[in-house]
Amino acid sequence: PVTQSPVWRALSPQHDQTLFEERHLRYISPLGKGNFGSVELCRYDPLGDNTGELVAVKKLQPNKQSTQEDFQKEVNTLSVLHCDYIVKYRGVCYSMGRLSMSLVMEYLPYGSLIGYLESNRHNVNTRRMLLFASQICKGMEYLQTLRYVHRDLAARNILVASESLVKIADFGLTKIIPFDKEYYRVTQPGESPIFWYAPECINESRFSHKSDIWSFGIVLHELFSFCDMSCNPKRLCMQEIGHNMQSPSISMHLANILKNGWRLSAPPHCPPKVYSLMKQCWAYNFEERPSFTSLGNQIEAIMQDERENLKG
Ligand SMILES: N#CCCn1cc(-c2nc(Nc3ccc(C4CCNCC4)cc3)nc3c2CCN3)cn1
Repeated sequence: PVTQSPVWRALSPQHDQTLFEERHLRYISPLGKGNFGSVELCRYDPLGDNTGELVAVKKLQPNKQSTQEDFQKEVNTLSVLHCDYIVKYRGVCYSMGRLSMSLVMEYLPYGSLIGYLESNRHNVNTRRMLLFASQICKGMEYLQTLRYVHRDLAARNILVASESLVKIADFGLTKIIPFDKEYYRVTQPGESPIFWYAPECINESRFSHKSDIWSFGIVLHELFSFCDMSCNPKRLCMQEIGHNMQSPSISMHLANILKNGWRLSAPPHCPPKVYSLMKQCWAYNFEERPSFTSLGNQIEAIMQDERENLKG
């Protein structure tokens, strides 16, 4: 039937669930800032009776780093990802007035992992952190099957859907690895989160699944530090480098101390087996780093031990 044709669906918002009409998208409050844009809580309320659903809407904030083209790529990336551990794409909203587009996503009520762990540190135990870690691993394993490199895996970009479910978000820096290579070379690094970067990213702007593994190790460290500001990766690295550094040489100094074998120390009360996972992710030579599959299996094994210890 004509109403099922792609053109009809694209042109008639009420039939096509991926096109949101600006006039029904009611702003509620700010949710946060990601790469290239800000995220707001809105209610999509076509009936105008407050029965509409809550959605998270990301608007592009064009600046030197980000363009409409980057944002379109982020939308295209998210729209093809279907995984329980990746934030769901809902659609787009075109505002003709501003000739701009917004990305509409499912709203995750608990916010980012950072805020959640800071305000729930007393009732999040090792088992729950391992559960979150295994979910992030599964999300990254799925991303890898599609040849995507996230490039910004960090606790700030992990969202909490419920007490027992986290999802990977913010695909603003995500790149797809060309079919004939094992890595993606970035030209303009821009505002880089270098304290989450593997050495080859700092030195050669070389990004691969193995550099996402390094960042996963940093996320593990953030998780088991309850995202405590006092021991966040940037702060600990700067302490090691020395605060009196000026920006261009920070990445050079960071690359040096990593080359000399310095790594983040174990978070307080972190189980030794979990710290050993982090150290595996932080192998200087990217070929020695584990895969997300291997990490997932090791995390499940530690969870099993935790279960037995609890019974024991
Ligand atoms: N990733 C990334 C970086 C960009 N970013 C993404 C979101 C986002 N937040 C939520 N939900 C959300 C956020 C904050 C709170 C509270 C926390 C306490 N203080 C007040 C606010 C509550 C719920 N749901 C989303 C998204 C994207 C898709 N669905 C926010 N920032």
